Amino acid sequence: MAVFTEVSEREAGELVHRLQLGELRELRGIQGGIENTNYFLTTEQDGARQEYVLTLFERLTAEQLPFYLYLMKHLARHGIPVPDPHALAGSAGKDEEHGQLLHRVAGKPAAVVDRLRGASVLDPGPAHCAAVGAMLARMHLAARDYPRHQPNLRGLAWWNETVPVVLPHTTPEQAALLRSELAFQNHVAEGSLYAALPRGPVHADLFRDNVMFEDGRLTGFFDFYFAGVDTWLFDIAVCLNDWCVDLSAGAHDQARAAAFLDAYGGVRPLAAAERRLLPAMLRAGALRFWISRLWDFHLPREAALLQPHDPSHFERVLRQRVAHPPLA
Ligand SMILES: Nc1ncnc2c1ncn2[C@@H]1O[C@H](COP(=O)(O)OP(=O)(O)OP(=O)(O)O)[C@@H](O)[C@H]1O
Ligand SMILES: N[C@@H](CCO)C(=O)O
Repeated sequence: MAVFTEVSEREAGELVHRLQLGELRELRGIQGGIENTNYFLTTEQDGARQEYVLTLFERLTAEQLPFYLYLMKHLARHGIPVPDPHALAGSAGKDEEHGQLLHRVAGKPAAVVDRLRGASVLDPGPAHCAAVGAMLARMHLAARDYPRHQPNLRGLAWWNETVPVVLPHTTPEQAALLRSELAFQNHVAEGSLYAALPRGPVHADLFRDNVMFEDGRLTGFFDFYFAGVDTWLFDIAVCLNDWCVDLSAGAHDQARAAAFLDAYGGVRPLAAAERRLLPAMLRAGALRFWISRLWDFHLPREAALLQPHDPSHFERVLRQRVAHPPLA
């Protein structure tokens, strides 16, 4: 369980009151996740039980967080199934149109959002991939008029900063691949095709474990805390690299990838520049998570029970993407 910061029932109960969500009935630390402290909250109001998620942000600052929380609010208002963050009672119209969504618990910035129904599907088939692809395209379009701006904080600048930090923990072969791939991605990002890519707010971490399904239907996207303004193609590549690969070998799964891309394109057809750069962006998506997993693995933080992800998986995905680029 990634509980970095313990929250008492008293503190959680006080917040629940301030948000006018009823009486706290249960507070449970959540297993899984490596970034933030998460608890399920059960409250009771007018005889009905409701479920929420309390997140304490361990790395993100109070300056960075409004971008994510108001993005979730914006998407929820536009009919995209995402956890709706709760505002302090009476705060709407004061600082913010939608009220104050960022709170403070146990000395950390915190938010309370709706709990999505369902569970993650960890062995998806083409139909799941199609549902994610179509909803991702709807999400991109719905976020176009979101007024706040924040870059993808795990984008190219962070890769350039972090590769030198993780290099001492890698073999010579891995170091050579990290260096050459980073040079390739810096080169791609300077080109005119890259400049032509459509962009906007993206999720940037939409893995199998960040989507819920119930009875085969997609019930929501969550964990927006790596979102940022970046190319839509980067979001597509991150999804293809997780939803549409074989997890043991890291190899591309054509049936799932086709289902994902057809469904995405049915809502928003890809631009010519996106088609051309998809192979390079698949490599970028693999590099991003290889770097962050190396970083999490070799420079870990304290947690009550932390399950770091295996970095070598994304080394395999990257090697596959370099050796077998899909047809543009
Ligand atoms: N809004 C939500 N509705 C339902 N379940 C949720 C919600 N938010 C989080 N969870 C549950 O909590 C678990 C951990 O949350 P999450 O994946 O956001 O962790 P994290 O540490 O913030 O992020 P990361 O996935 O980047 O490590 C999820 O796998 C999911 O089971
Ligand atoms: N989805 C990420 C964890 C959060 O960054 C990974 O699997 O490495």
